[in-house]
Amino acid sequence: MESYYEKVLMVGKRLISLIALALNLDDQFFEKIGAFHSPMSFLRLIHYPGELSASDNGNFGASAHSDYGMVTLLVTDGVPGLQICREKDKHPQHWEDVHHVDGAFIVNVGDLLERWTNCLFRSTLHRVLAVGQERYSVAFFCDPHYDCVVECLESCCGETSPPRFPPIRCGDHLEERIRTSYASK
Ligand SMILES: O=C(O)CCC(=O)C(=O)O
Ligand SMILES: [Fe+2]
Repeated sequence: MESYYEKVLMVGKRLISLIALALNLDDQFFEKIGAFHSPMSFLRLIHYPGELSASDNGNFGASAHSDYGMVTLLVTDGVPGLQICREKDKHPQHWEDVHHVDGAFIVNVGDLLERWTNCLFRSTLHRVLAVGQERYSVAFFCDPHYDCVVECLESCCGETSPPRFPPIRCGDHLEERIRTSYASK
């Protein structure tokens, strides 16, 4: 498990350095601001039981949400259920199945990257339907260092697109998101 964590963290860092290049930044930008110095990244091993139960909250193994951090690298066993909504502000929402590709990660953009990029990268709204079939997944949440300050990148704002979010410390954001998601249950 530790070796998987180390390897998937390397993939996450590489992906973030490519995202930095796409944002006209130095590929080591996030490394240099200390995002990966003792990151709060973690793995979650998830088992969805095959039987539908009252706790499925209707028909959901996981109800609609976006992940809190930078990016999530997800591996599943191929059992369907995961869906995304591309245009999360549009109503009614349109949900699409995410098809399994052997040997590939599913990458979800997280809320911190949305804040950093002033919504140029939107965080992925997703959910897992309970399909009455047992399902396993492993999610790697690539989250920066607790004290890393997330503020609109210069390349993502201008006169016509001012920053939409105030700067926030990564740890404060994650704690607030965890608090509000558990308070609403
Ligand atoms: O199990 C999945 O496919 C997704 C899990 C998920 O969205 C999460 O743990 O945040
Ligand atoms: Fe998620």
